Amino acid sequence: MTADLFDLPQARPAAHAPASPVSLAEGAVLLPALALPDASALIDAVHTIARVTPFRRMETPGGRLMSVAMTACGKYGWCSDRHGYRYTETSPLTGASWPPVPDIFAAVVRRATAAAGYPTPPLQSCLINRYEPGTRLSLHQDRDEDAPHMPIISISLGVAATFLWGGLHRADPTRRLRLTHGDVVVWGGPSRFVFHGIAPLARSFHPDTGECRFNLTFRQIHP
Ligand SMILES: O=C(O)CCC(=O)C(=O)O
Ligand SMILES: [Fe+2]
Repeated sequence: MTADLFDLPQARPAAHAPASPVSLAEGAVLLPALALPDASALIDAVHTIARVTPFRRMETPGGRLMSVAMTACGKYGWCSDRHGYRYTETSPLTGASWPPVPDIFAAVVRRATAAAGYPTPPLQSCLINRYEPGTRLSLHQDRDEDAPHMPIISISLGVAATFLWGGLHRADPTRRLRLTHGDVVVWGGPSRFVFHGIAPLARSFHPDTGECRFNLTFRQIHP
């Protein structure tokens, strides 16, 4: 008989234990609550950016209005209009350069890429999405960038959402994953072009964002 079993340290209560990374596919990982310690600072920075270059709903090339409102920071901001999807160096709304990527964004991205086993991409672009109840992002690939070797880093803030995670073909089956406040998803390598989206946001309340969800996505645009 050994006492070893009884000498093991007590397991920490689940609420305080750091949740382990969840592999979604080769090259793709969900890092639960990785951004939680910085969530308030991230949200403050989102509001600062939105005061400079406000959230707006853009038109798709097909002439439909996107339900999600967007803004951006970094050297390049993603834009959509009748002429297509592209990255611009100035905001079409203000005519000025996009605001710089705040240091707190860069710090969280560094932690996320390290945890996911990727190098940190140069932070050329951050797209900021604002979801209100009922808004959604239909299944799509992120393919407007010229640097496919770099992963996408996505930070969720506020109201929880259902992330649709598919495969490399539109018709592949999709998994539904709940993304909550502070969760980070990183996808690159063989998963860089996986189809993904956000199901219509359920009406709910988060103390830091009200009925909204914010999502930050970081991408390298040019090699
Ligand atoms: O909101 C999200 O979690 C995903 C955002 C996204 O896929 C995009 O902006 O391209
Ligand atoms: Fe996307």
